[in-house]
Parts: sequence; C-alpha cells; structure tokens
Amino acid sequence: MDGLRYRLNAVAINRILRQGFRYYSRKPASKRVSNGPARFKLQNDIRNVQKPAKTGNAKAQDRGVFHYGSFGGLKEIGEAETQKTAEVLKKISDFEQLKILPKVRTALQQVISEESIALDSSKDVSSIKPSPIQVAVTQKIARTLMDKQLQINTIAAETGSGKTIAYLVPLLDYLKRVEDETPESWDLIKDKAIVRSVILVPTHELVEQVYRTVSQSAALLGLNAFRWNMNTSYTDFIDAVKNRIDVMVTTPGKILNTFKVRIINRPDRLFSGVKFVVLDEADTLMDKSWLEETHSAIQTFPNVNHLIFCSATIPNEFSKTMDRLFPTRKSITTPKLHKISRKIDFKLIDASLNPYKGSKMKVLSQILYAVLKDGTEAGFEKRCVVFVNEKKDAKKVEEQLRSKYGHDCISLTGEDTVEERLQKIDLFVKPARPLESLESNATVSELIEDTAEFLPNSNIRMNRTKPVTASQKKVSLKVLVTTDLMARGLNFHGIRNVILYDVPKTAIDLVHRAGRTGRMMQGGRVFMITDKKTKSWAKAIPKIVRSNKTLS
Ligand SMILES: Nc1ncnc2c1ncn2[C@@H]1O[C@H](COP(=O)(O)OP(=O)(O)OP(=O)(O)O)[C@@H](O)[C@H]1O
Repeated sequence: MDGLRYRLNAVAINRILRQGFRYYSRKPASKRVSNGPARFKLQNDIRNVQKPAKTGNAKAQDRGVFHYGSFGGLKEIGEAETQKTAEVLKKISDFEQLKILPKVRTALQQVISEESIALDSSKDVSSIKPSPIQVAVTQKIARTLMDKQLQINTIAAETGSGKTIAYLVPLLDYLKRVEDETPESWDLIKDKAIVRSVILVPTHELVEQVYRTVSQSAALLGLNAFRWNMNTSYTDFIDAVKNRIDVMVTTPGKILNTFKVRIINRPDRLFSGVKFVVLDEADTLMDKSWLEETHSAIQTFPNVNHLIFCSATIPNEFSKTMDRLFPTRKSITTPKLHKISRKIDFKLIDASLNPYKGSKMKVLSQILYAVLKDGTEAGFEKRCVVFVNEKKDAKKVEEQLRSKYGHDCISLTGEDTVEERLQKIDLFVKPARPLESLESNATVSELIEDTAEFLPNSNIRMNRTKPVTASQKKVSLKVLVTTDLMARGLNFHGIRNVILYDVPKTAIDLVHRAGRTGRMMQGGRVFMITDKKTKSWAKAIPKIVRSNKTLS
C-alpha cells in the first residue's frame, strides 16, 4: 500500500471525522438533536415504517413479520410449521440422542471439530452439540430413512446454521445402514460401477466447499467421495465410478453433460444406483434461470428414495414452483428462518448527510478505515466483504478503493473464470492468517494517528473494548468487492465485517449477504450504506434485527 497516500488520507479522514460533528452543531437549533443526527433520523424512519399506514404491512408487523421491499419476497412461514421443530428441540440437544449410527455420529462430530468457526481446537469432540436444524432433520428423516418409497423433504434454516451437516447426517447414515443392515443388497452393489448419492450445488465454489466437508466425513467412514468441477475430466469420472462413487458433489450441468459425450457409456446405468439426492441452495437451483437444467438433472436418477431440497431462504417463487412440481413434499423449518442473527450488529450510514455529501465511496472508505482501526482481531489479518448490486460496479469500487484510498482490495464477478474466482476467495474462506506468518505485514495503522472511534452522521460507534497496544497497531485489511454471486452458501471463515455498499433489492438478497458473517451464532457486523433514494423499509433494518423480527 502506498504509505504516503495513506498517511494523507488518514489526516483527511481524521479531519472529516472531527468536522462531521462540528459541522452539525452549526445547523439551526431546530434541527439539532442531542443523540446525533443519524440516530435521530433513523428513529424517525423507524417510526414512519411502524405507522399503520399500509395496512398489510402493519398486520404483518403485528405478527412479528417485517415486509422488506416491493419485490416478491420471502414466504411467510406459519407458526404451526416451525412449532413442530421447536417441540423437537425442547427434547433433544445432544448428538447421542439422535437416531444415527454411532460411527456416523463420531465421524461428523470429528469433522465439525476440525472445520467449525464456532469451536476452539481444545474442544472435546464428543461434547459437540448438534445445531437446531441438525436435530430437526435427523429426527424427522430417521423415522422413514430406510423406507423404499420416494420421500421428498425441504430443509430451511437461517444462514450459517450448519445445514451441510444437517443433510449429511441422514445421507451418510443411509449409505452406512445399507452396508450394515441389508447385506444382500450391499453384496449386489458394492463392486458395481455406480453412483449411490449426489449433492447438487449451483456453483463450482460450492462444489469445492461442500466436497471438503463430504470428503473428510467419507474418509472417516470408508466411503468413496468424488467431486466433479471444472477441472475434472470425463476420464477422472470414469476411473472413479469404476470403484463405486458413494457421494458425488457436482452441478446439474455436469450431470447432464454425461449424456452428451460418447466417452461415457450408458450414463443412465451409472446413475441408476442413485438413491439419495440433495439440492443445496435449492432456491437458486429451482429459480427460473436454472429450473429446466436442475429438473432434467433430477430426472436422470430414476430410482431415488430421498430427495432433499436445502436452502436458507424460501422465496415465494420457490414455494410456488415446489407446490407445482413436488406437491407431496414435507418441510422442515427452524423458528429463526428469515431472521438476521441477533448476534449481528447491523449498522446504517447515510451517505446523503454531511460530511459525505452523497458519496457512498467516501462512506465505504471510512468504514474500512474504522474497521482497520477498531482494535479487534488483534494479531490476525482482517478481512472484509463488500457487496454491490451490479457487477459493473464491483470493478469500479475496487479501483477507487485502491487508487484513491490505498486499500488492499480485489473484486470478483461472474466475468472472472472459475479458477480466478476460487483463487480470489481463498483468503476469505480459510481461517484468518496470523500477521506474524505474513512475509510483509501491511503496517498501515503504524502510519496513521490513533483517533478514529466513530463515523460521523451514522449510528456507528466502533466499540473499542481495550486500548490499542503497540502490537495491535500492526494491522492489515483485505477487502473483497463482489456481487450476489458470492452471497449464497459460501462459508466465509470468521469474516467479522460485511458491507452492503448498495441496499439489497430484496429481503432474499439481504438475508444471504448479511449471512456471510455472524455464522453459527458468532458475532459480526453488517454496515449498510443508504442514501437519499433509499426507502424507509431498508432504513428500519437495524431495529428489525434487534427486535428479532422475521423478514418477508
Ligand atoms: N453442530 C455444530 N457445532 C458447531 N459448528 C458447526 C456445527 N455444525 C456445523 N458447524 C459449522 O458451522 C459453519 C456453517 O455451516 P454451513 O456452511 O453448513 O452453514 P449453512 O447453514 O449451510 O449456511 P448457508 O445458509 O450460508 O449456506 C461451518 O463452519 C460448520 O463447520
């Protein structure tokens, strides 16, 4: 980073930080408010939103539901539906109480202990507890796990609630029970060239992420896992399937491609052994743009027993599609579905107020500066994800952050190749790197004065719990600017700050983007930048999060 430029910016920023409040105090007395302008404005906005002017919305609010935006949003889930899950959760809180094979339980606890962001390495593996969705799914599906007829379930739970393990429990339990409890069937298939189960996801990033969890669990259980992504050749697949693939992770497109090439002989036979199919990020996979491909891919598995649709949101459109195509499905939903975790500190900054003068870019650079300086994540490289609505803006924002403000920044959109995308997200999906391990520590804060504690004209006070020590002054911040493409399903590892540069257009986008932090009940901060055009329903979100309201 260009030190001099940064130093100049820092001086400017500090001046702006101080001037923000001075400027405000020069305003006419009638407009002065002791709590600070933005807070006042925010409360006004909330009051406006809560006025029962729009009767539909007011009624929804009475039920604890907040209608965000004017586009077709999230389905309102009836209390009766989540009540069933709540009842199960009252009775069960341990893995030991779940009806699964002990070896599957131990393997999955082991995997959770190795990959979870919510546990420290000293944690005793056997004391790891299942998350609510893991309890609900296991108990519900276990009852009919080995039944022969087709069973269709939708699983829906909030972002970062452990849904991958939730569907892996019945899947792996099923595969191992076939081996252990039906030796005649197992003898017939164990040496056959077949695929036994498939997990479908929309992107190659997710193929990689889900495969990591699947391959770890499969190795512990003596199962063969295989991922088919952009680098996998048809010969790789043929070699793997010869030895039986127990779990395959791929995209619907890859499944359909097997029917288009000569090199794969009779793919219908290879897929005739598929008994268990999971669609992860099902609302995306069943979206208009994917539906045809996804549906055709499912149809290539004629003997499937379990079909699971898993997602963090149930958009109205998805629900209608499912009613049409799979009317007999059963739903498993958690009470917190469509809520933003209360562990997330949701902050608003209004770019239309001084000193930003309408510049969202200025706001963004100041948030990044404040994040850099807040004294958290001491000794580790900080990482921050910025979401924009349009892909054309990702590059623009990146360039400005780099050239004008000297931030260490990359942008990622669908225009990058899959390899580039995987490379760019690598730093963000892995645990934060200790600063000592980095060759050249970016010692940005050593160049700047230690003064910034709040952002002007916002409801933001950067909570610095301890004084910043000399070692904490060594800081480094990596910034990823991206679009909704990276908002679904990706388990950004321990990312504590997400910035919504643009106000998300729908509640669906809002829930997914905010959900890249605060995963598995860990803390996190979401900063949303608003401006003159931003509707009052968006400005009400911090209050909605604090009061634990459901979004629709
Ligand atoms: N029982 C558990 N205890 C603690 N951590 C867990 C548990 N189960 C899963 N995790 C961890 O929680 C994190 C989030 O899990 P996962 O990615 O499956 O969430 P998700 O619900 O699929 O999120 P999204 O909706 O964003 O796709 C992972 O780091 C995972 O290792």
